[in-house]
Amino acid sequence: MYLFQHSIDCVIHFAALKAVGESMQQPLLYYQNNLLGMLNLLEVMRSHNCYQMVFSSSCTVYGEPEYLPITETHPTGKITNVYGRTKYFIEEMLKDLSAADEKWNIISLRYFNPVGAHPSGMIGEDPTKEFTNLMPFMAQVALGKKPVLTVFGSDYNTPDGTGVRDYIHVMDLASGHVAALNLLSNNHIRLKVYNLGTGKGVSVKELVNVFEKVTNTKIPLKYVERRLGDITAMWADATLAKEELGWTTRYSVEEMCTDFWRWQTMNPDGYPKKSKTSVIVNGKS
Ligand SMILES: O=c1ccn([C@@H]2O[C@H](COP(=O)(O)OP(=O)(O)O[C@H]3O[C@H](CO)[C@H](O)[C@H](O)[C@H]3O)[C@@H](O)[C@H]2O)c(=O)[nH]1
Repeated sequence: MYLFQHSIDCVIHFAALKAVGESMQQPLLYYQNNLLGMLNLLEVMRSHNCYQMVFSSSCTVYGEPEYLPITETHPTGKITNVYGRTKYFIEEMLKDLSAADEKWNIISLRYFNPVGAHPSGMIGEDPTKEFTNLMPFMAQVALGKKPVLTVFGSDYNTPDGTGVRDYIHVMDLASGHVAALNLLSNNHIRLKVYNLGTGKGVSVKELVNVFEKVTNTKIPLKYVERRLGDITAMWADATLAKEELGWTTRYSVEEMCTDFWRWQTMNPDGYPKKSKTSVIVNGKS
């Protein structure tokens, strides 16, 4: 309907399910939502003559890294979870599509580990289901809503034994999308992939230390076995995004923690739940 009313130049496709554990228990839900959703969207775009897209992909397409930092030319596809496979299958689909029809102009952005919130404290992550990601869980512990942060593995081959990831502030992620849109609007590239990461690996322990320092809280830790399917360490080589998108990250790990904490303390229960509209008739509700 809206496509008839407005001329759409480009679609940014964010809509997907993304819980690794859930994807293993309900694979059909993930294939249905992520793959069929993408197929339907591409069909609708084509039928309305819109051939430009920015797609939210993930560093999960790389699987266990063969080398670090990871460049975009690192092999993809050796993935151990269903969620990651949906991202990988979509990337393959986009390759076939852009090879078959030169009208397509697509950028796939491989996010590393997005964290943080809008610096205003008014926009942040409000998961509707039980969540398992490190920063939101840690913030719940700091708020006293969970008793302890479980650290999955302390025997990894990393400097302090805990898993290492490339955490990226959501504001930097957002500016990566603006840069991608700019590139698409001025160039016909058919299909390109870019890593969006800081290029810096941070361990679980390091992130906890920074979080405690900037929020002036204490996070009780409990070390347990490694989590099934977790990789040891992963961080990006984001040189290509710098050279071709003119994009670099600006936010530090301290700011990621500060901004997430601001959002969390201003909205301890997430976004205000919608209240039922009350109708007032003659002064009575
Ligand atoms: O309670 C927790 C949660 C996490 N971790 C550790 O913290 C690190 C980060 O874990 P996350 O769950 O926050 O994120 P992942 O690295 O598992 O990220 C995966 O899930 C994300 C989706 O939420 C992205 O899709 C990403 O690409 C994909 O690799 C890992 O070493 C993990 O073992 C803990 O020690 N305790």
